[in-house]
Amino acid sequence: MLRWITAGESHGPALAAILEGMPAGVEVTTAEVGEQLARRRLGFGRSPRMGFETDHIEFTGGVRHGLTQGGPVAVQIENAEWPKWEKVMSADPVPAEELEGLARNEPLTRPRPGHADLPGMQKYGFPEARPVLERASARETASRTALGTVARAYLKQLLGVEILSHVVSIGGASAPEGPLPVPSDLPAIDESPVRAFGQEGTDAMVAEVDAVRKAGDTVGGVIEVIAYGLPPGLGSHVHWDRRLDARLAGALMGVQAMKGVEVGDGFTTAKRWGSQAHDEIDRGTGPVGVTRRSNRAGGLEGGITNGEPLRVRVAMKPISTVPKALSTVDVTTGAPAVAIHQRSDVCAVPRAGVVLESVVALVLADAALEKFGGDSLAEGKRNAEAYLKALEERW
Ligand SMILES: Cc1cc2nc3c(=O)[nH]c(=O)nc-3n(C[C@H](O)[C@H](O)[C@H](O)COP(=O)(O)O)c2cc1C
Ligand SMILES: C=C(O[C@@H]1CC(C(=O)O)=C[C@@H](OP(=O)(O)O)[C@H]1O)C(=O)O
Repeated sequence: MLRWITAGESHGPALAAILEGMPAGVEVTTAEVGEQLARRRLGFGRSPRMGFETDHIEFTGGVRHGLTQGGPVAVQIENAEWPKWEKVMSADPVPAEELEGLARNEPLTRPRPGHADLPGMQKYGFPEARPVLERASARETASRTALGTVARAYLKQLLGVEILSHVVSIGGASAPEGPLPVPSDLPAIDESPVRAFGQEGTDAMVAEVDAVRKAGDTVGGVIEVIAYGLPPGLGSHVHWDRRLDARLAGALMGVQAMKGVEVGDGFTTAKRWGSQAHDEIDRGTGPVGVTRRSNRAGGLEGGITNGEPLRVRVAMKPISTVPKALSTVDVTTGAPAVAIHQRSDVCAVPRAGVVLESVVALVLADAALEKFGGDSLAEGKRNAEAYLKALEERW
């Protein structure tokens, strides 16, 4: 079983993360983690913070000489701004002139509709939102992205799996229809905001983000994550919590601001008649000697991978720190007020794709480990090869 856990505040000294259960012998470097973290910082509409965070990472356990050791993999990611935030985060009031343009040092008593501020204050008994937003913040997703890089490396080395994502829509603007992107279609990491969406033909979406920014507003969208190279047989139909679709949906909904998950054609399938909804099977050259005429199911039937590419779509809501401030109530006075506004993303959809890929990698790595086991990657590979050979012989 693979378990992952994260800790740390958005403006604290560092984030920490642990991945428990990873077999020994998986090759992974801090440079690979750094590449994924760099992708997560890109994207049109990102917050100013993404321009200067360096996401300096260190493996503090579980990896030696570029190989996992079988013990928990521990990662630490520094926050570049900690020396400045130390004052804001301290218990003692700090004179405003010492805050160097950071968040005001006054209590955050005007909760933002849509963020965790108000329910978090109510639940934990805090008089202001600082302790809530520090942990609710999607800064935490840097940790899951780091752990997801280890999971990706394992899946790639065990089975040759590749995971990517693309933006389907932002607000009312959609990407042009086209064939599913494959890994070789994706551009190298660069600073171009359009290319950071990971696909061509994104002008309408860029224009939407521009218009939203000019209007002092924020916007969400839909992202699709695709995993290539999965064998049939990950997950199980036998119990609700072993179904891979359920496990993916739970983990994806566990990412900040994600409000819907669709497996394959999901909601569109619900409108189709059965003859147009399923993926007919032919004898052929695909995995284990069969092919599908379509992949509407998104590679999952009965909560089990069926050998087709896995496809999941995720709906992200608009950022709740809206510059054109929303109405709220000041919890100290009860008087009407406008919600707190600090620097923030206008649209985090493109960079959220990297987080969602990482979460999918973690869930798939867990399912692969469950199926093929092994204390070392080599042992898992032997098991996977024997399973695939047996499937081929039978089919
Ligand atoms: C990559 C990413 C970046 C985000 N950036 C911001 C941001 O800059 N400002 C903000 O208010 N919310 C941002 N969010 C969303 C909030 O973290 C989220 O809405 C909040 O924690 C409340 O959780 P909920 O939306 O799931 O209810 C971001 C989410 C993701 C995935
Ligand atoms: C820091 C990250 O995203 C942050 C997510 C976030 C939120 O409220 O979720 C608010 C912003 O943080 P800050 O107020 O410090 O600028 C984003 O920048 C990150 O993704 O690394």
